[in-house]
Amino acid sequence: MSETPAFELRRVVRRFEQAGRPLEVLRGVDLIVQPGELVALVGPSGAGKSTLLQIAGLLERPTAGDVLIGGHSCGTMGDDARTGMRRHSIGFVYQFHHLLPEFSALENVVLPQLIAGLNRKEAEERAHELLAMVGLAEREDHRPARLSGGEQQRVAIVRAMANVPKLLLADEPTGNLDPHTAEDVFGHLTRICRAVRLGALIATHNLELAARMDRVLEMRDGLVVEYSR
Ligand SMILES: Nc1ncnc2c1ncn2[C@@H]1O[C@H](COP(=O)(O)OP(=O)(O)OP(=O)(O)O)[C@@H](O)[C@H]1O
Repeated sequence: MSETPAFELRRVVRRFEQAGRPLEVLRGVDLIVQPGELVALVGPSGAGKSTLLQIAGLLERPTAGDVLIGGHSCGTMGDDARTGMRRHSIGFVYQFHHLLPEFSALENVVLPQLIAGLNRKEAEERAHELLAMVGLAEREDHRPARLSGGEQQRVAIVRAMANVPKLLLADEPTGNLDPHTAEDVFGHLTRICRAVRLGALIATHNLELAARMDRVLEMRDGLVVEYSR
């Protein structure tokens, strides 16, 4: 029996209105990410990568089409159900870490778990474990300001995984880092996704890093196609 995909887009359309004229950014996108599969999304600025991630992350609704997370159709869900699905099943990593500055690295990884209803002891155990996986066991009591840019982003990555999501979405996760640090952070991101068999969709302008993923997709003319040089 084949495995349920981590995530699926079915014929997703997203239309905006710009200067009174319709702009179709996504024109019927089909996309499947399997559990443990790392997929890069590339394409020129304005091609629609962020729009696609917003829809995939249930932050926006498509004009038409459906999003399935772990086999569950989200198209007809109400807002509360979508929020619940987002909280429990999707992890987000952005270009900027968005860590809470007044909390330690550990607390930043514990908090989303408490919000999702886990007890503090379990949440702390998981946070210790995750931070150790990205080499930050010794730094977990530090506030973000005392961490380097790469370390901050490593905390953001494991925070996104704290609630054992089915899908990780990342929008330019290394866009704010120098090439060496970007490489290091990307290494941590891919290694930990593979270790926990988490499906990931990562939008990036960095083709060198994208090429290390299992698949590279390109946004072209409102559709997603296999990337070819
Ligand atoms: N809320 C909105 N209203 C109108 N147009 C929008 C809106 N959001 C995005 N767009 C348009 O949709 C297109 C795709 O934008 P999007 O941000 O998804 O591209 P992108 O590929 O992520 O670009 P970048 O690589 O620069 O982040 C752009 O032409 C943008 O102007």
